[in-house]
Amino acid sequence: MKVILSPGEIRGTVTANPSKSAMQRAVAAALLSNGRTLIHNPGFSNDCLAALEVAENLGARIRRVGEDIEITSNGVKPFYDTINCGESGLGIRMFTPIAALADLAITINGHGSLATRPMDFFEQVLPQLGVQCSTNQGKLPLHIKGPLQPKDITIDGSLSSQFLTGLLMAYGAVAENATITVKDLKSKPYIALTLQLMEQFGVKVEQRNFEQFRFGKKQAYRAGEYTVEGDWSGAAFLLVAAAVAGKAEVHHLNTQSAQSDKAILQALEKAGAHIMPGVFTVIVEKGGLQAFDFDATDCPDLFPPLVALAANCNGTTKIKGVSRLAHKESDRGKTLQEEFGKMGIRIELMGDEMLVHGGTGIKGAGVHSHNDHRIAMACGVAALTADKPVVIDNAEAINKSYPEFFEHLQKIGASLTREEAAVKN
Ligand SMILES: O=C(O)C1=C[C@@H](OP(=O)(O)O)[C@@H](O)[C@H](O)C1
Ligand SMILES: C=C(OP(=O)(O)O)C(=O)O
Repeated sequence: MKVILSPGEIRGTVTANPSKSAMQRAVAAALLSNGRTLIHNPGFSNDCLAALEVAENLGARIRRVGEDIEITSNGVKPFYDTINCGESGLGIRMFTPIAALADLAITINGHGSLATRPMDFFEQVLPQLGVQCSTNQGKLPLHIKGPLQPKDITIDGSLSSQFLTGLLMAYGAVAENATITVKDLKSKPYIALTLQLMEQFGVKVEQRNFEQFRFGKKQAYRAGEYTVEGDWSGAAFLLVAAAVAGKAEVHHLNTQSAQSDKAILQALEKAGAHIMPGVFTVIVEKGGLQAFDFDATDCPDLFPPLVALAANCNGTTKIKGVSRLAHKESDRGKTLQEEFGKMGIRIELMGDEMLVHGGTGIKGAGVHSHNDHRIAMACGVAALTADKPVVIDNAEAINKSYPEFFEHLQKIGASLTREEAAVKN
């Protein structure tokens, strides 16, 4: 699908989409519980749908009850010897240790960008926990055979926090007097989100400085009701759209959330946007925007909306943490440089820093998402202040996290048309 977005002012109100980070974790916790969990405000992005399918294949019964999702489970009891995590990095890194709780040999696969993302962590770590594991030279598919036996272990957290999320979730179901020690953990707030969710499902982990995670007496996940929060990662694009092109009010955003990407508020403030945060609503209005410095090491998903913001700020914005982007859905530092370059915005990559030379004018152009949802959304926001329309190719990439994104942009006043790709016979 191509989306053609015309420049123009925006003004309006919209409700944030459900957080895929929270939804996928809740699905996993429901699978690990005994009994019936009701998930309110569920997400239906591709990553969330993949999580539901994985949970079903690992033994949960899932049905839609009105607006909610009901998950009934009796712990991990796989129905099949193969699971597919779609394109979700979190999905595969979280469900692999969970699937390893069973003693069945299981093949774990995925598609699209997930096929190119590193998985060698599992080959190094799972055998230490009694799980046989092999990969295709560090890539998919994974072959595992459990059962996982928790014990004291030390892991490297520098590539991604998602592996730790998976281990924590799996340990939560079976561990007794065991400690996970992590060196050089990145994306720490995502671990805070994992611990918060585990606690909501009845499993408490003692943590010290995000370096040690201690499990004491054996615990069990408790089925119950869970409401998925609005997604700060997706809403960041709407808030930036407001900051550069008008005004918007976004509902269902918890300013006390553990989600790392609520840090977009700090960046918007530094850039000079007007912000009116409530408890569950955020209003942002355009201001005279100036270049800013921001460290996105622990909130790497903010890079794309930050670049769309920085392109509209006078001066050179410095964003730290580029090395975190190499293994996302695309090599995002380079993709942003290439696609914003087509729109006349010069981006330099200097070691771990990105320099965005903003305020020079955004040009209408044809851009490509590289099958990366956050690149499609960043280009969509950049189009609002371009001199001519921007044509985004492969715009359906948004379905990974935020299928409603272009509708939401329209709802707050953006003018866009869609062109479906011709079907080949
Ligand atoms: O746990 C999560 O929900 C996520 C963790 C982050 O990954 P890293 O820990 O690899 O940075 C983030 O980029 C990803 O989109 C979602
Ligand atoms: C990198 C992302 O997700 P994941 O790693 O879960 O695929 C993302 O949503 O930007």
